[in-house]
Amino acid sequence: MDLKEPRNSEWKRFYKSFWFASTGIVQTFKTERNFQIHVVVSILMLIIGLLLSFTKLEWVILLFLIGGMLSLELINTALEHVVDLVTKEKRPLAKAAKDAAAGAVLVYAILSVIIGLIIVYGHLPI
Ligand SMILES: Nc1ncnc2c1ncn2[C@@H]1O[C@H](COP(=O)(O)OP(=O)(O)OP(=O)(O)O)[C@@H](O)[C@H]1O
Repeated sequence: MDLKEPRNSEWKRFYKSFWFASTGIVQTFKTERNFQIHVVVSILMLIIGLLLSFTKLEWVILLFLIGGMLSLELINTALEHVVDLVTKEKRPLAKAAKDAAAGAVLVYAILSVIIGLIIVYGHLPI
């Protein structure tokens, strides 16, 4: 019994962390338009992957791109919240922080589109 208790609480902690993380994803999906767009584009790419019968490697690359994109958007949202928490006033540093985070998302998005196009192009009958 004594031995079981800590293991149970470990599972409880793990479950709680999982729940909080899921809540963060759902909340971001509900409130952030960019995140919604990324989710829709990701689903479309998964459908295209099925229709064009992507290879194993292409699936791995696609899943990396989708995971990276959504994770980056979540981090960007977290940073926006923190900046808004720190100040409601217009501050150059707040702008610099938000714009740099948005820039990170933009870089990843542009490269993802290019890689996605390269993969899809390889499946077109031309
Ligand atoms: N506290 C602030 N001080 C100075 N500039 C800010 C501040 N908050 C936001 N900005 C700037 O105003 C512009 C719009 O910011 P906003 O917070 O509305 O984000 P956004 O780009 O509309 O993204 P989202 O719609 O995802 O929230 C950005 O250039 C941002 O850097």
